[in-house]
Amino acid sequence: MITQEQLRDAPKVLLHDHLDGGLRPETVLELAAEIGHDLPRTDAAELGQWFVESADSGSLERYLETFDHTVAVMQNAEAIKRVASECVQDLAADGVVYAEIRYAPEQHLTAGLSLEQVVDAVHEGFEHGMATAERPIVARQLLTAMRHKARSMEIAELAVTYRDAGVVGFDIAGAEAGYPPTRHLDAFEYLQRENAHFTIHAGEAFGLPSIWQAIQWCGADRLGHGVRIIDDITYDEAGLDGKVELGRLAAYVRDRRIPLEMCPSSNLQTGAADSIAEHPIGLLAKLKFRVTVNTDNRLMSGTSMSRELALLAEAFDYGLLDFRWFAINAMKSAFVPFDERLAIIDTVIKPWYAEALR
Ligand SMILES: O=c1[nH]cnc2c1ncn2[C@@H]1O[C@H](CO)[C@@H](O)[C@H]1O
Ligand SMILES: [Zn+2]
Repeated sequence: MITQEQLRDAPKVLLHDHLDGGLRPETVLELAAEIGHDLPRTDAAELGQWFVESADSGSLERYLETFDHTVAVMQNAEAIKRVASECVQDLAADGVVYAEIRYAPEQHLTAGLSLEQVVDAVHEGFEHGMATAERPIVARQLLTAMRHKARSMEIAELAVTYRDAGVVGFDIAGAEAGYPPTRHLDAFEYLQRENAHFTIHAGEAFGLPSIWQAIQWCGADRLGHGVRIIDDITYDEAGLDGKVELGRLAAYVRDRRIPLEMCPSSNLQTGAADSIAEHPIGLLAKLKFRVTVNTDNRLMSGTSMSRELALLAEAFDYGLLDFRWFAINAMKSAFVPFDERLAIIDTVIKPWYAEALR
């Protein structure tokens, strides 16, 4: 059995975590007080509980409504810097050694900041967080465009402008049904011409067509969630040990080693999965898809990387070898340059596991 300490100490790699979904409840309270924003609760513990319960809605659309409050308190540079720094500190304290943290710059302009000022504020916050964290961590930004809005090209350009200043990729997020990735095809084509990296939230609240578009039309390097790829896999009800057949799309995703950024707890809340034990990650990992484990929104799910791993360990009987596989899968799939990925695998992840597995 793995202990809580081991779970926390194990070097973890996080590719899918929203900056505006990971604030400390106390920080939300303090920032809201500074700007006179009304919150549904006035006590930190109760507010944390409120976020989890409200996000526990069974629908992605209602889950996303809770972000109104976190986005509202992240409208000035000081607030954004603080949130960014605390995010990195919290991840490091949980044993995350490499993190790509995403947010939508276009959502932080209501008090007059420019897109560039938002990215700069996050950058400063991350630098501060890395310098003050209790353990070493590398934190990088992904810039998200909201899929129901029309600023994706602008945000893609912003990501390219800042590619050597802490931004390693691009993403689209928000309600999936009704807003297919091809709506933003110009942005994705631009990024490909620029040799830039991007991931797309797909196959979370909508099925295979969304995943197919993200990969075959848009050219996504990775899939945010991608849980519905399970719909292209046939397996007998007897469970994971029986005969399994992959459809063309599922086979493509596995053959090309397209990383799946899976977020188990978040999926339970939005209704994308019924329980951890029934979550497609079990079968997908078994079939050796390029599976990674992520938090999505730590505040809304009341979770952390070590908690997600603990839940999976309980449901699927995972141990250190599985966690090592998840960490290496994720590090291989990161958007930082290959030599930087390799350095973290060889000098941080592998040595820790070698020692722990002795
Ligand atoms: O799981 C998700 N699916 C789709 N969109 C999401 C998810 N989590 C957060 N966001 C959206 O991404 C924005 C930028 O971080 C958030 O404000 C939220 O609206
Ligand atoms: Zn997400």
